[in-house]
Amino acid sequence: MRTSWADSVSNSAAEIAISDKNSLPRPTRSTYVPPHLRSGSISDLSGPVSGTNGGSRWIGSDGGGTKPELRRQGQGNSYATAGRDNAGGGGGGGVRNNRSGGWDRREREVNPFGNDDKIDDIKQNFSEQENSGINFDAYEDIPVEVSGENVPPPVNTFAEIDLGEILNQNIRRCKYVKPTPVQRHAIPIALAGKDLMACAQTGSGKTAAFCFPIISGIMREPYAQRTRVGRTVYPLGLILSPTRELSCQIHDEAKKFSYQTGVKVVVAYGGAPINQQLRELERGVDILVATPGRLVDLLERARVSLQAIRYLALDEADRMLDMGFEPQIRKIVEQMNMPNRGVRQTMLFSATFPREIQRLASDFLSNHIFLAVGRVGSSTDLIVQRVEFVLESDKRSHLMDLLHAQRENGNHGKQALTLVFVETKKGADSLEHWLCMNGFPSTTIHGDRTQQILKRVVSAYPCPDSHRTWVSHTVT
Ligand SMILES: Nc1ncnc2c1ncn2[C@@H]1O[C@H](COP(=O)(O)OP(=O)(O)OP(=O)(O)O)[C@@H](O)[C@H]1O
Repeated sequence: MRTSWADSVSNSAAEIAISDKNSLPRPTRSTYVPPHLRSGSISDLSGPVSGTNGGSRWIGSDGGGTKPELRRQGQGNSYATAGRDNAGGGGGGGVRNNRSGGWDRREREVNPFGNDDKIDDIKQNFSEQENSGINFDAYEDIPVEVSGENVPPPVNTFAEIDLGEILNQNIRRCKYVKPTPVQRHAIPIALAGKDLMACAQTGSGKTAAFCFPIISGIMREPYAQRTRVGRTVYPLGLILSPTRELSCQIHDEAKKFSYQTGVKVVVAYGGAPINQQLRELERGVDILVATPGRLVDLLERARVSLQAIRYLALDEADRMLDMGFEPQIRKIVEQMNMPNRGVRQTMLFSATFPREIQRLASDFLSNHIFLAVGRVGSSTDLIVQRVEFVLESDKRSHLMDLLHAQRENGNHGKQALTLVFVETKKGADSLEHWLCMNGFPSTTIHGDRTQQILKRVVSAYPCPDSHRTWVSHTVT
């Protein structure tokens, strides 16, 4: 049985999972820092350290020479690793770094929790729904199907999963009390090093289900070092997602989960200038969250290499195929030097399981476990769907009736929020104007709005006094 990455690389630095046919210079033993020296600073390291790049934690020369030089991040901070069993149950949580670990010394890691950082102050008796609106009661009866060889048992609490103290603190900071069904099953499977095909609806907590094992795996790898050759970076984990919105959402969550772990997460997506993303990548990346098109661009510019990838997660794979990304995904996974399946660990998440996804699963996964949470392809039971046929000429007055009814009735004591989909951008702008004129503050989401405005609109959504109605011309 294949075990975790941590286990598979534990014997030798030379076993770092970079395929032989590829030319990435291998880390040499001389940069390995034995546990008793790990609390020292970078300057304590002996071996091939030839400078600290102006205070940066990259080790090696500045790459100004003609020959690209392997730059590697030293692990000059405390980095305790401990064995663990493969079912994700026992063993000690590895700690990759101390508080500043993994970050450029000039850069302070921004606290993604804002002022809500003090875990001591976090009351453990808050309502479970406070954070997310997840209704855990509704999850109790949810059907779960799991198949495959040696399936690790699900867990009921986060405490049963050996994620290490720092990750556990971040879980508490996120105010997650207990794992959602997909997390209960998927996290032990992934921590056991197994490939996973998971079918789960959107909003079911998938992000944590694949992020926790990836972050924890990277933290546990004694030889996993952040690598850069010239201007090419070599992430260890790759998360592919269909849209910039979802990528940003995953990035935001992953930054919370990886806070103070030393694991650095960077996002790259299309529809935004590439330069800022390039600069961010150059500062170092352990986990790259990316949309397929932008990643292909970065690979073709040789700014990212996939040779060192140990963990690959595809989120909303069915949506990526619906959006026509299959050629890019296949190029990324099959033609760009990524370690083969069975060498890397792959997790494929999809709400539906049509033939195209089954094909992708059989091409990308190795001896995988299949997990289905809820009825695959169905909409959630928490949403009531009602179809009403309305004449074109009556649409606006009908919408107005619905909005008035909603305003009067409220929604479980709260003012309701509304999302209206229309066919065109022009139609969205026109409806927004009309709604505002009629006393319903609204805003639009469509491709002509800049990323910055969209982000403002999206973050304003839960705010009670801002726009109550969104008008969108596409489902994103
Ligand atoms: N165990 C948990 N306890 C409480 N809240 C949680 C838990 N897991 C996830 N959440 C929250 O639930 C919400 C939905 O989770 P998440 O975004 O991971 O779902 P998802 O399935 O990835 O959805 P999407 O398909 O939109 O990415 C988020 O606000 C997240 O912070």
